[in-house]
Amino acid sequence: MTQKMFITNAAQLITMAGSTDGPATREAMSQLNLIEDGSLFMEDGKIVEAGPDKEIREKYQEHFQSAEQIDATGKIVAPGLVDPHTHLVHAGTRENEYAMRLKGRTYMDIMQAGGGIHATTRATQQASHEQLYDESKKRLNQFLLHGVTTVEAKSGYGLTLEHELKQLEVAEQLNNDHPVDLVSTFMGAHAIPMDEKNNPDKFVDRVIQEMLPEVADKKLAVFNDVFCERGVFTPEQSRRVLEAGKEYGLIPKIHADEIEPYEGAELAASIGAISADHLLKASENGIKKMAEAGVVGVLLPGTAFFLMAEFAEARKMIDAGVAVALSTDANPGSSPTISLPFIMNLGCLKMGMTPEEVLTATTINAAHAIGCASEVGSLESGKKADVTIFDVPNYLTLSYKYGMNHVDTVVKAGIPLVRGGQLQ
Ligand SMILES: N=CN[C@@H](CCC(=O)O)C(=O)O
Ligand SMILES: [Zn+2]
Repeated sequence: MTQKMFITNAAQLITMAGSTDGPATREAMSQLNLIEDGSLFMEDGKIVEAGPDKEIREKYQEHFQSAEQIDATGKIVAPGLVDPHTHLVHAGTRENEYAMRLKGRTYMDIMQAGGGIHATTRATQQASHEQLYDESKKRLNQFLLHGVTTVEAKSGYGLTLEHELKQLEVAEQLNNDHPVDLVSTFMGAHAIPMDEKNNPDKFVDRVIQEMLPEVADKKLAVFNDVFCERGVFTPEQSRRVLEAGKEYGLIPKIHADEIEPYEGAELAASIGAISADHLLKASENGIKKMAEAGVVGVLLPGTAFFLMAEFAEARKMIDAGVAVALSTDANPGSSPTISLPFIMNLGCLKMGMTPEEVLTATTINAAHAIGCASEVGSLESGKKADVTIFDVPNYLTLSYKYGMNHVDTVVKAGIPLVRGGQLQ
């Protein structure tokens, strides 16, 4: 039997239609393709059509009796949100470091002293597959409750073949078991292990010779990421890791220019990365090169907020033609949040983005940043029926009433998983 569903009477149906072939840039980032009093008809987990309520009811009236109906009167309906940069799979928390930073210690100084990423690496190495699975599943449920239906998830807290595989296998299992879609990224080059600090190139060799082939052989990742930062991996080492990944069919991503300007944006452009992420300190030239090369800029304002750093220059990037996406960067050290709607608020209030642009940045452009725009990111015929209904009368209210969860309903592949703000 086919499964049919209508979502009717939306005060605003935000389709985001029109940017599936390539990410939205410049003015296109403001195009929501919004339908007032809109409806959506879905069948077998796919969107059949989005349009004005009256038209959809007439066109598909024969299905009305046999379909489930969700009334969205007074609410807005949007594509399920996409989070294109998370460190979802990890063990433990680091609130102790938060307290240290509040007293003046810095993120990098804590990391160099063996905390930071190293602390989460120890906890993740010690955790069993089951423990990692349970902790990560809780976070994934929270993502869903906040309207997110697709999440990118990185490894990078294993730093040995065994533990990197464990993280990626947990992500794979969650992708199979949990309704939220996960897209995996290998990030063996997330930090140089403390005991190899004096020989970083040897560790880079191991990432390339030992880890990458296994990850690729087991088909555990789509992307390959590296933390290109002074004191972590140099641009040269980063290039080696990303070039090697390409040989195995892994698409490059890069943590670029987060703490210091380090020519990460330039590297992303020259290597053909699908995205460059962070970019707080990206240079003018790097921004220009990214725009020319079509690298999506994934901005993570939760990280700047939480590290009390300067925010990335989103306005400048959009005006220069970079396709911008937004993400939580969910991780236990620099951005312990799963609230993509809060990230939208920060995009508006701290990075000069408009309410329209932040919607583009968390739907279709986020989907482009992880290579799944043909399936998700907009409410267009043939795409997955991933839909979030927010209990606000217009999209402006989403970024106006900040710091609260407005999600009413989340439909994933045609199945309602959240109703009345509660997991079903
Ligand atoms: N900057 C590098 N990696 C993560 C943080 C990881 C951590 O602190 O545990 C990030 O994207 O912010
Ligand atoms: Zn990150």
